[in-house]
Amino acid sequence: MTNPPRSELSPEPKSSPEALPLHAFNGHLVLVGAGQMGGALLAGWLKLGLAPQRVTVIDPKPPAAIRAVIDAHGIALDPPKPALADVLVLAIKPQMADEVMPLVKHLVGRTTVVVSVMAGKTIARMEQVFGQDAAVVRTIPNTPAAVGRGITGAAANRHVNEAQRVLVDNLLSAVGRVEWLEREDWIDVVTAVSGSGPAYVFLLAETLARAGAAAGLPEDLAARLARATVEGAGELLYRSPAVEPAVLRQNVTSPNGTTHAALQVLMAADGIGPVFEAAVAAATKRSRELAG
Ligand SMILES: NC(=O)C1=CN([C@@H]2O[C@H](COP(=O)(O)OP(=O)(O)OC[C@H]3O[C@@H](n4cnc5c(N)ncnc54)[C@H](O)[C@@H]3O)[C@@H](O)[C@H]2O)C=CC1
Ligand SMILES: O=C(O)[C@@H]1CCC=N1
Repeated sequence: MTNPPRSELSPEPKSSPEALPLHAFNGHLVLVGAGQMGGALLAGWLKLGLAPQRVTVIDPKPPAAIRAVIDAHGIALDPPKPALADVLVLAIKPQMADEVMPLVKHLVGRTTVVVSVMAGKTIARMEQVFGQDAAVVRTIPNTPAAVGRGITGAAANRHVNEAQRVLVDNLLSAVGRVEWLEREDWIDVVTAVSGSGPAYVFLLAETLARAGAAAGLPEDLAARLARATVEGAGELLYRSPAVEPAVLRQNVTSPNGTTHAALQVLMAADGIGPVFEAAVAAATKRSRELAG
């Protein structure tokens, strides 16, 4: 049972974000909500050369770390009269959307593309607010965007033209990979799998640490072991793009060894398979509820 030889590991993601022409963007990007997700996007755009004077942020109370980025780059924050947006990114909580969207509607013109990262909020709902012919892209990123390793599912309405689609692709690719979806309704499941997914992985690190402590290790040692294991396994998966996760799993599993014993529990009929199906179903259902 062996891991892929080091020479077969990929040192880089397939597409290099450095190649994205964000420095060439000469329009106006308005970011509404610069919290976890909006802030991660903003940091990614700036890192790839988006000119700070091209950006306006609307947020009454961005977190301190993001406020520092905004101030350091001299980005306009809550100006009294922002200019019309070429790209309007909505990164507020879905529960606030109905209150906030009408307040920024005047920034949306004939050539604006509206990009939502909000869970649940449908394209139809955004068309109601911004106009039936508004160009809208509904997306769902995830928090590894903060380290340029996110993945975003995106669905566009028929008013999004090719140039807007390329621009949005570049903006989203600044923080990781992008999957364009044929069907908007897949987004609720995408939200459940990759949008919320990092939480499941962090929970795994927490749970594995607790299990190690319960089996007799000092808590801090168990926490370090679990954390390094999740970090390392993620990196191995990342750098083995041609190897299926199941093969990486089999590489750990000696016949009748310790991993085999653990996997018999985890992969039993009442193991994590059904638990994950139920979790993804619950998150999908919640995403659909947030549409309302
Ligand atoms: N956190 C995550 O893992 C992911 C979040 N999302 C979506 O991203 C959106 C934002 O979520 P987070 O960044 O986690 O939330 P957050 O709470 O970190 O950020 C929301 C931001 O909106 C700001 N805000 C509040 N009122 C506002 C107003 N009237 N105008 C402008 N900004 C206002 C807040 O000050 C805050 O900075 C949500 O719709 C969520 O569904 C999508 C994928 C993953
Ligand atoms: O929990 C949420 O609703 C947001 C959407 C995906 C991740 N966080």
